[in-house]
Amino acid sequence: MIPDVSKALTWLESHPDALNGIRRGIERETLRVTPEGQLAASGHPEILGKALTHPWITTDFAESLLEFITPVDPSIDHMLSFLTDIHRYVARNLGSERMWPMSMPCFINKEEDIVLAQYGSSNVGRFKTLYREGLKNRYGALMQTISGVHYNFSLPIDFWRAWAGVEDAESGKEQISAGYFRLIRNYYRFGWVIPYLFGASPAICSSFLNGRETNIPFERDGHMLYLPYATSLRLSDLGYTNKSQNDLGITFNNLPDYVTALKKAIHTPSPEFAKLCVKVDGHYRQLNANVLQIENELYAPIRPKRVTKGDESPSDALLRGGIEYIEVRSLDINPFTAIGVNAEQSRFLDLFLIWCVLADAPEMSSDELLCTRKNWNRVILEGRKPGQTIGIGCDTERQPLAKVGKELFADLQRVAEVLDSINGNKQYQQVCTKLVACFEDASLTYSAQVLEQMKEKGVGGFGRELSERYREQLSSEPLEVLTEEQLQQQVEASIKRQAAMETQDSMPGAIGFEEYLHLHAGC
Ligand SMILES: Nc1ncnc2c1ncn2[C@@H]1O[C@H](COP(=O)(O)OP(=O)(O)OP(=O)(O)O)[C@@H](O)[C@H]1O
Ligand SMILES: N[C@@H](CCC(=O)O)C(=O)O
Ligand SMILES: N[C@@H](CS)C(=O)O
Repeated sequence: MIPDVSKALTWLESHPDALNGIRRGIERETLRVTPEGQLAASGHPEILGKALTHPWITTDFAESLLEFITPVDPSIDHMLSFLTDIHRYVARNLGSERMWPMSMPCFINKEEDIVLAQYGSSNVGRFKTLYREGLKNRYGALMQTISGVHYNFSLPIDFWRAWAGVEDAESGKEQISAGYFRLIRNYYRFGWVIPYLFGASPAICSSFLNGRETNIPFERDGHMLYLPYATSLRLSDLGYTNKSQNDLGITFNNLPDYVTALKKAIHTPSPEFAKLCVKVDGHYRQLNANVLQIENELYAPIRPKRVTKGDESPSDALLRGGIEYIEVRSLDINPFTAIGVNAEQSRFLDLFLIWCVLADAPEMSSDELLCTRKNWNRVILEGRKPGQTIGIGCDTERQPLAKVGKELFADLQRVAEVLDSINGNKQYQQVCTKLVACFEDASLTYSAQVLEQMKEKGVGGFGRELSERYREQLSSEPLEVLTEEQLQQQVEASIKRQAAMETQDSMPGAIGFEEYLHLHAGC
């Protein structure tokens, strides 16, 4: 089932320094809720600065959906301390509100209670809110209140020098992009291991269905709907996914093909979304009626990325400099930690993503990419089922999930030994030893432990208990790597930056919103 990676692993073992300088960044989302667990009706707290311009504290879809972003960091521990300091600062400044500690929302009485994130009167600010108006009208607001953790990852240039013989990032951008596309194709083939190990949404509150029909054979326990062997309903068709995007023809074989398909999707009118109209009685309902309003709307489990310059689009940034890093979007919020993610998950992802670069990855058509969804769905809905099997590509041949998992971890152990040799400790190997046990005993997985708690306390009860515990914990802990002054300074700077943008856009001769909309989302 898994490719023979022994040759590449032997190469890695003789080039340990190639892994010196991995860089990472985290994006974590969380809903602001009342002490009772209800969605907070308040706006984004002024004391947290402006969501439009704050580099670390912003909002995702809704005014109550916080998003925390860490700067790119070579140290896992420093990155997580930075993320924890952001949580500490926010927890101290939320008054009686708490942060919901799980991916799936619970007590949202009606969709109308979900207020779209507001970003002020600048063209960019209005554009971002209108994008969300479009998402609401297209997919419903409830789905957009699902929270996730995104893990951003890049390998050092020394890896690409040793592995691909490049001189530098600029001249080697084609080979580096090819390497990250290799990673992405293997991620589609084997990334189901992430929900298996770390999925943390095996159940939902019945209110989340919101009257929708589903053919998922849920079991019910009070207000809780669950599947006994589910791992991540967030990644299911009921969650933060969009089946209509399956026929966009997106492939991950090379940059020109990827960008062409993505640009086609944002320029192709959608008959379904045209029915929503773009402007009714002078009010916009979406940015445009295309299949995707903008590139962000492609809800892929992993994205090739490059930091954008100015107002260039994500795909134009990729065309300019090739792939700079990748964004893993399959992590549920980890409810067992106040910050939604832990060092064990970060170290596992490092191991897995390095393995994904090293392993052979034949090119895949969009249909072959779709085939991989069968394995993901099997793990998402019943990954912990005793004797569960995993398919081989599009073929019907299947092997025991436990066997495949253990084979994968035998390779990851070798990567761990290289990383530990660089760091002078055993941390990566300890992660391997702990996690591989999950294939022998599924009760050790996050989703099994979450379901056990939810059966005892209910989804809402478990969420309320944790949100209260983390509020106490975060509010009382001292800051570690940031200072109160730095956090306050960022708040003030964000306010100034937004004011400057709004002033600039209101100057005589500045382009109006209609023109801005045409330039950035025109058909
Ligand atoms: N070279 C890199 N290697 C690893 N991580 C990176 C690299 N460059 C940036 N990152 C991380 O990627 C993340 C970018 O998140 P940010 O929300 O700022 O951008 P985005 O994901 O493109 O925005 P959006 O969520 O609106 O699409 C940050 O956590 C940052 O630390
Ligand atoms: N909230 C989505 C991500 C939103 C976005 O596309 O950034 C998630 O659960 O991962
Ligand atoms: N972050 C999500 C919801 S706003 C998106 O970009 O589509």
